[in-house]
Amino acid sequence: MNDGVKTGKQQPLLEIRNLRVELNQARGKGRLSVLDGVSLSVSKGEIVGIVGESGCGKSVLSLSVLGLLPNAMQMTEGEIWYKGKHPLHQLRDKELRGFRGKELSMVFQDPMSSLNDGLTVGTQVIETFRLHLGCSRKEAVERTVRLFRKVGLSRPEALLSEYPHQLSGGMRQRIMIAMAVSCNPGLLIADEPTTALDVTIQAQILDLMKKIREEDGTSIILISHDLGVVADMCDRIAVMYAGNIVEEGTVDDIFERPRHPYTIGLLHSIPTPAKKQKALYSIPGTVPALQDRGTGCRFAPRCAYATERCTAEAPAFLSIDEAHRARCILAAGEGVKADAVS
Ligand SMILES: Nc1ncnc2c1ncn2[C@@H]1O[C@H](COP(=O)(O)OP(=O)(O)OP(=O)(O)O)[C@@H](O)[C@H]1O
Repeated sequence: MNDGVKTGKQQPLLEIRNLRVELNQARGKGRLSVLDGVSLSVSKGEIVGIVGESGCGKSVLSLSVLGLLPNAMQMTEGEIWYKGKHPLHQLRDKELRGFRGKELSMVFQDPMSSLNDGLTVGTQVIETFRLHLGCSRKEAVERTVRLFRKVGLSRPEALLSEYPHQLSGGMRQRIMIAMAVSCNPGLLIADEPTTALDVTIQAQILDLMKKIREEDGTSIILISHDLGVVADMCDRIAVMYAGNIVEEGTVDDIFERPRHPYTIGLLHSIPTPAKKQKALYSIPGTVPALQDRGTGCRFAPRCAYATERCTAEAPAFLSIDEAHRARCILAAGEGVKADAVS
């Protein structure tokens, strides 16, 4: 587990406050809440993991930061501050475009969604430098070769004239990371960056992201289904469920002292060699659809500990200690016993 950057009291690099995002339904059927009052901060040089099952809102949260929400969605409440002085929630498209690539960057699961297969990788990275830094072609080529070397690509000069489809998945992911960090962004958002890669290449790409944080002080939001990956990479973890953060803490808080039954369920679902002989645990039920979220605790229908109170009222986000919070009425006091869920 990572004991790298400590969470301090300094001005966060990114601060999301009470963010609400809604989806406009077709044919004037009204709006559905997608994110429901999400608050999260990221300090300089910190790696924050966001975990949760499919459909919990992890991608919508990161797209909100980048100002890239789908047309049918809009922020209806909340604020997103960058370096304490840039209100990203208020910036116009043109201003946000200036931030993207330069200050805020994103790496996706599928490199081909960001790379243009009709252009050589050299041209694509060189053009990024020219566009954002305004440098000459010669300087942009030199920077690209240096960057390719930095992200672990061998024979960088030859690579300049190759097309994405000529490269392996791992090499394409390195190129995409190279493009994302080319202008030294303050924040890199990586959405399932290694899911499509085999295990060895996965480890290399994760090591590359750690190196970028260490050498350049880049903050990283790492979205992942894989709790093993976030345990290894992150300083803090936010667990999302049905449009809310339901638990947040340091890696040790989440893995050693989890308080929310959902987090505990996710931890029990991690495959380990010891569990090989047994059927793998999975949390019963599924994440509710946007229209089925109800008024009480959204996890209550799947929770072995739910009481009438849980279905009647939405739980507050309780502070357990300095960095550790959980959105569960049982999180106070002793909380749920982590071994009780399996
Ligand atoms: N373009 C869209 N139009 C309509 N609904 C959407 C759109 N994108 C996402 N949603 C809905 O918003 C909710 C949150 O989706 P989101 O993609 O953020 O989840 P996620 O946690 O990132 O899931 P995954 O791990 O599968 O990527 C889901 O209910 C999803 O169906």
